[in-house]
Amino acid sequence: MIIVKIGGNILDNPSRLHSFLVDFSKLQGPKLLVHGGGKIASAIGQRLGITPVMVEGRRVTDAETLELVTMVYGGLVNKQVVAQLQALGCNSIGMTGADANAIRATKRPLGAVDYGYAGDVAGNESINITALDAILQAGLTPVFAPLTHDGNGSMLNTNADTIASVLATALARKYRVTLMYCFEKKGVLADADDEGSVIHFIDQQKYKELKVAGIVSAGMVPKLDNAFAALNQGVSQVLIGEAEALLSIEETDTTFAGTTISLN
Ligand SMILES: Nc1ncnc2c1ncn2[C@@H]1O[C@H](COP(=O)(O)OP(=O)(O)O)[C@@H](O)[C@H]1O
Ligand SMILES: CC(=O)N[C@@H](CCC(=O)OP(=O)(O)O)C(=O)O
Repeated sequence: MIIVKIGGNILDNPSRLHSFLVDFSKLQGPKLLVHGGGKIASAIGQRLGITPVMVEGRRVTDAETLELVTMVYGGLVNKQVVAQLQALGCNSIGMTGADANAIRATKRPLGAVDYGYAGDVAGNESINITALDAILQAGLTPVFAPLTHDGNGSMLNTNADTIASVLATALARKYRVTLMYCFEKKGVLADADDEGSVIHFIDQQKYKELKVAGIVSAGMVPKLDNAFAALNQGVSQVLIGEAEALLSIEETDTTFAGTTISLN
C-alpha cells in the first residue's frame, strides 16, 4: 500500500493541491493520505490574535493553540481535502487520531521547552491497526489530520511527518508499504536554491554528513528522522519528492526524480 504525506506549501496552493489530489485519486490499491497544514494554522491564528511559536520545527501548543489546530486541521483542511477527493471519485474518510482510536499519544514531557499539548506516539501499540485495516478493507481511503488524542479526553497536536511515519510503520505489519513525503521541491536538494541539485539517494551515513555540512536543516531534519525511523521498522520504501512526481512511483520503467531514502 502507499502512504502519502502532503505538506503545508502544497495545501496552501489551491491549483497545486487540486492537481495533487487528481493524481492521488488515480493511485491503485489501498492508500492513505496524511496532510499537514501548519502554515494555514499560523495564518488563521494570526487573524485571531494567536501568535505562532515554533521550536525546532515543532509548534508550541498552549490551550488556545490546541483549539485553533483542532479546528483548522481536523475541520477546515481535512474536510476540504475529503470533499475534493469525493469529487474525484475517491471515497475517503477524514480522520484524526481520536477517530476509531486510531492513534493515541502522550503529551510531551516537560523539558527545556514546554511544548504544551504536543503529542508523541510511543509505537505500534498506540495505533489501532484493526480499525484502520477494516476501513481499508471496506475500500475507503483514510485522510489523516495531524492530530492525536491522549485517551483521557484531550486532543494533542502531532507533526504530520510523524503521523505518516508511525502509520506506515504500523501498517507495515500487514502490507508492503511505500511512504512518500510530497512537498513543494523536487527532493532533498544539495543547494536549496537550485531545483536541479536533487540528491537522489540518502543513506544514514550520507544523512549525517549532510546535517553536519548544514545542507539539510529546518523541516527537512524531522522529515529525514521520520523517514529512517520508518525504514528501521519495516517500511519497504521511503521517497521524498515534489507532489507532481507522485504518479511516477507506480511506473516501473521510470526512475524516481526525487530522493530515495535507504538504510545503507
Ligand atoms: N536540503 C534541503 N532540501 C530541500 N528542502 C530543505 C533542505 N533543507 C531544508 N529544507 C527545508 O525543508 C522544508 C520541508 O520541510 P517542512 O517545512 O516540514 O515541509 P512540509 O511540511 O511542507 O512537508 C523545505 O520547504 C525547505 O525549506
Ligand atoms: C506539533 C506540531 O508541530 N504539529 C504541526 C502539525 C502540522 C504539520 O505538521 O504541518 P506541515 O506538515 O504542513 O508542517 C504544527 O502544528 O505545525
